[in-house]
Amino acid sequence: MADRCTAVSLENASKHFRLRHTHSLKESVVWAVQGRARHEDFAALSPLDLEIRQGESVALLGRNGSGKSTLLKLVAGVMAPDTGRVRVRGRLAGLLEVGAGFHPDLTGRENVHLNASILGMRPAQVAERFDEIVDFADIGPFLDTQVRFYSSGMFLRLAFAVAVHTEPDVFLVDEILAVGDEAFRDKCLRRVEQLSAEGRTLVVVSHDLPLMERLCSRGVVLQGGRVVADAPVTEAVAHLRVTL
Ligand SMILES: Nc1ncnc2c1ncn2[C@@H]1O[C@H](COP(=O)(O)OP(=O)(O)OP(=O)(O)O)[C@@H](O)[C@H]1O
Repeated sequence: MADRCTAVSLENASKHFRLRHTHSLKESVVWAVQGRARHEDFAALSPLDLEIRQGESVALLGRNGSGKSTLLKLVAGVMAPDTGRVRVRGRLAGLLEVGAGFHPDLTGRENVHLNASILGMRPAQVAERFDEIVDFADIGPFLDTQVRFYSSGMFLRLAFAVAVHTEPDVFLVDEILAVGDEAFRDKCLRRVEQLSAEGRTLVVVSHDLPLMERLCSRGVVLQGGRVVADAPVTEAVAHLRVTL
């Protein structure tokens, strides 16, 4: 039951995808004549309940295809659940896909303004924090280049810099830090730890188990779209290692 201290709650939330077996009209007709199903419904997430309290740092763990990113996308609101509901209290920010929310024809500078306002910052706040964001991103002269010419690491730098400066209540991170170089990755991790120390809620997806143990206190293990363990992170990681 969600209460005042709940940051994220999923109640009976599920997500199905339709897997198509045919890719052309001709194939569809042939399969229909043969009486074969042209698609099947596949449960990426079976109905699940999950409550994350304010200030918790939660690792979503599991093998490839277990449903971690789908769950994170439901929390982020970029995907709607097929059943149930998902609620988030407070300001949400994070990184699910490198470059998502950036407009390719705009420069880095323009995208900082665009992205920060999408994430709920007022223009005066953006102006106040602009130099700090740019310092954090550290992309030098590329700030005034259209982001279509950015490398994936540069996208990450700018997107992460904006996201962490929006003072999110709930911060979501998918495997994404993988594309940054080592120095930037360390800087991001320190920043994520700082957000957590400030009492903000973290939900992180990664296969880097030592990193999950460093960043998170709770681990939720998914298997075939179901939660199979929800425990202190070291126990959850141990559970996952046995099943890998
Ligand atoms: N848009 C989609 N359409 C069809 N199937 C999808 C879609 N998105 C995800 N899936 C499927 O749902 C399942 C769960 O995917 P998800 O990306 O959530 O897994 P994951 O645990 O994050 O995996 P990984 O560790 O490989 O990133 C996978 O089988 C995937 O193929």
